[in-house]
Amino acid sequence: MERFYLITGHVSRIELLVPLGVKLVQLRIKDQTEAEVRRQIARARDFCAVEGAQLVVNDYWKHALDLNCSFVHLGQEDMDQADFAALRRAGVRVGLSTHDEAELDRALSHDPAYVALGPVYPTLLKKMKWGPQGLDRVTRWKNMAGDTPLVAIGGLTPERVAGVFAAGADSAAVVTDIQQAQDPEARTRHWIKACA
Ligand SMILES: Cc1ncc(COP(=O)(O)OP(=O)(O)O)c(N)n1
Ligand SMILES: Cc1ncsc1CCOP(=O)(O)O
Ligand SMILES: [Mg+2]
Repeated sequence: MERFYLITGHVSRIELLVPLGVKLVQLRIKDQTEAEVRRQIARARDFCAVEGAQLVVNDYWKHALDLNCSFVHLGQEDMDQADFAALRRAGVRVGLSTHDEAELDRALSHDPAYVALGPVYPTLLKKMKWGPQGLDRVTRWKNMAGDTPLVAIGGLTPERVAGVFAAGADSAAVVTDIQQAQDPEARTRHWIKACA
């Protein structure tokens, strides 16, 4: 699995940052109309295909199916509504969020492309009911997930990625550190080097 996993809130960010060498990118759109969501997913799909990057569509699994996307990310609440059989029939890979052991068991029962654990460190992105999980928990998750790749997420920075990889994560995902960087392109290059 790719070690650097970029998560962005708008397709324009994908167009800016993927050409720097990002190979795995999630489009995580919140609070937009359905029409705007579809427009961005289609644009991101076409752009990533040309760039040779893997697009992951967050939340909108129905649009991903309609628009022939190949990878979605779902949280635990998203999973309640999702048609896993339809996704499997269409060959769409699925990454799943987990925060505790019951959620990990549930996620693994769907044979996901990866499981994500977070927040590993405190995150500014959104209010979550889960506190920071810490690096020991990353190691524990890796042991329980077996062959399923593990994505670490939450409060990550280039300075912290060596620690999460050493603890057992296969991939490090980031939103805020790049979204809020003064120079997102320079920060993305920094991340790519740190994850190499
Ligand atoms: C790689 C990755 N891990 C976790 C999440 C969070 O998904 P979810 O819990 O559904 O929360 P939202 O991102 O939808 O707010 C993710 N998107 N990607
Ligand atoms: C959506 C989400 N799920 C677990 S942590 C998190 C926040 C994203 O991380 P960051 O702290 O990089 O914004
Ligand atoms: Mg979600």
